[in-house]
Amino acid sequence: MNLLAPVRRDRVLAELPQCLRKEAALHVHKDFHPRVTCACQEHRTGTVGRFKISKVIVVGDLSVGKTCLINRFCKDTFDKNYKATIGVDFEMERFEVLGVPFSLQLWDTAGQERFKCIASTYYRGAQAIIIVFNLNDVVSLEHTKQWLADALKENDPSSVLLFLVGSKKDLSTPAQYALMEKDALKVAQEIKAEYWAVSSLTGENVREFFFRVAALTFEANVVAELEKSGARRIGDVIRINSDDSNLYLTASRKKPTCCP
Ligand SMILES: Nc1nc2c(ncn2[C@@H]2O[C@H](COP(=O)(O)OP(=O)(O)OP(=O)(O)O)[C@@H](O)[C@H]2O)c(=O)[nH]1
Repeated sequence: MNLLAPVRRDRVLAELPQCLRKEAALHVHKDFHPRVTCACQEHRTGTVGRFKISKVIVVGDLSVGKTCLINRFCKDTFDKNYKATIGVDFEMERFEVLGVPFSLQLWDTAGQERFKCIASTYYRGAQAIIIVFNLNDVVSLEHTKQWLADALKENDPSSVLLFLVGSKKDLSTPAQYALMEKDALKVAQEIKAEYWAVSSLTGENVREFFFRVAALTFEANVVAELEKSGARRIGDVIRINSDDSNLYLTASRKKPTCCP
């Protein structure tokens, strides 16, 4: 008996969502890697699609808008009143990527100093880290490096995907935004994160952003499954590069039938 509700029709991804800015993207390829597509077609995604739930943590200064960001995407709501997150909270989001069910567990953590030590105990095991700052507060951008350092103490820096998200875009004028974006892109490049700018009030880029998180996390999971199952057995080399070809399988001797 399947106790899970079907995936919502607006959570179905048939194509790779594109990055916001090419200068600070995890990769800029237009489509999912052909081998990932192929593995999905041939139902060779291992635990992805069956048991796998990917953990995503959302960190950043108090009141930058972490809860609102998650609520805009998961519940399509926006609360203008600030209620501090105490410790942590989480939402589950189910997607279907290339025909494969895929779930994200979105962990909303507290930005307030006094709740931080509770929140940090939930950082472990993240596959993606979303670091949020307020586009109208440069100090919150400066603090992102410390938030990242804390989150990475509990996670493997080589396998986790990083996203730097500027919030409250509706509050900046185009000129203010352009200035802040320059600084944010620099930080994103430095920490090797993908940059996004969103507004939870208007909804601008919120859906696009989470679809990108889901797609890239899914892709990384399938790559890891392929690496685990096939590659070692046949002696192929599969690597996840940290450069532009990030997440892409390289040098494979034996290719599955439908792969180019
Ligand atoms: N104008 C505008 N206000 C926003 C936006 N996102 C959040 N806010 C407001 O900013 C305040 C803080 O938002 P939260 O989402 O609670 O912030 P948080 O980062 O979760 O805060 P902590 O739980 O303390 O870590 C609230 O009053 C929100 O209404 C946005 O996109 N635009």
